[in-house]
Amino acid sequence: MEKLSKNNNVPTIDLSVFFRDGDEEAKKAVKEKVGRACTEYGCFMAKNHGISAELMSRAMQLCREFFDLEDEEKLKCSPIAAGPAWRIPAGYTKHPAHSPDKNEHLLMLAPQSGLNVLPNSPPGFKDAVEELFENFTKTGELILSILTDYMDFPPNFLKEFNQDRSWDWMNIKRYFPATEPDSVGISSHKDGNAITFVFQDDVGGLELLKDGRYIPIPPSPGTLVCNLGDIFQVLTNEKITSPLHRVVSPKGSSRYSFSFFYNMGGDKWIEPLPQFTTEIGEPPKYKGFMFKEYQALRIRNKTHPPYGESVDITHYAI
Ligand SMILES: O=C(O)CCC(=O)C(=O)O
Ligand SMILES: [Fe+2]
Repeated sequence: MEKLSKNNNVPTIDLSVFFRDGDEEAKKAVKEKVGRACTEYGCFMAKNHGISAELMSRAMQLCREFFDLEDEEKLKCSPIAAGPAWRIPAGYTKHPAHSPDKNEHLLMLAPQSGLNVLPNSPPGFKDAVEELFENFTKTGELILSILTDYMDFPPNFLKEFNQDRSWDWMNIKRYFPATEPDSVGISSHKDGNAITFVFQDDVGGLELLKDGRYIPIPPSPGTLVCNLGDIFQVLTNEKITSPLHRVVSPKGSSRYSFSFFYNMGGDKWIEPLPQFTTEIGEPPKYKGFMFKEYQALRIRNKTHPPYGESVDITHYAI
């Protein structure tokens, strides 16, 4: 079988075929590539994913302008309410000094939620991030449909399983320049959701653990990093594993990124599916849990002492 990528790098996959009619053979081949990347890396980079280059560069430019504002201005977007136990509150937060992670971020929920605290300045910022949010949602749906076919689920299985869009969020971040050689922008972690899309600027620093070593996920204009989260690891009983990844602090300049978290309905029960367990005689590797219960556990240790000691999916391992 042809290697997915040279040098063990995360493969880049062109999704343009899904935006035209017909060409079923080509679609099948791309689905195969996506599925293999997800099983081998838990991650791939997507080109021609349906989000316009114009929107991406406009949003990135406005994101820089937002974070360049004085703290006083940014703090006007501080979270209004503490938010529920399962979610980091919407709004602007700078990581406290004791945090190992050196970044500041603006967390955003669905535009229709009425829960966002978005700035009026720079002009156009709010419209751009709302448009980006809606676009990421569509990309999420596309990846679910690709994985449904690759995994041989009944048509629309994943779409129906993950139909509640009110739990998605987007985190817009600025990573501060490194102050010491091994400064951490975001410490090593796995994402606890279904799929994360990362759109990074040209600075670099995102790394993924593969076969015991961190490999860089280099920036590439217009490309989205698609990272599978713990939900897929549990549902597939580890046929797909969510990759450990981190961001090394940039040298000399700030780094900006958008991470969109395609989540699950909070009350959704997550457990290894029969197709990956009983039907093939494999014991389940995880106990079942409710999505919001897992999120609450993950967030608790980020906001309460002992900081940094994060609960991860091994919490439910059998
Ligand atoms: O900023 C990035 O490149 C990735 C951020 C990340 O891993 C996260 O927000 O979970
Ligand atoms: Fe992450």
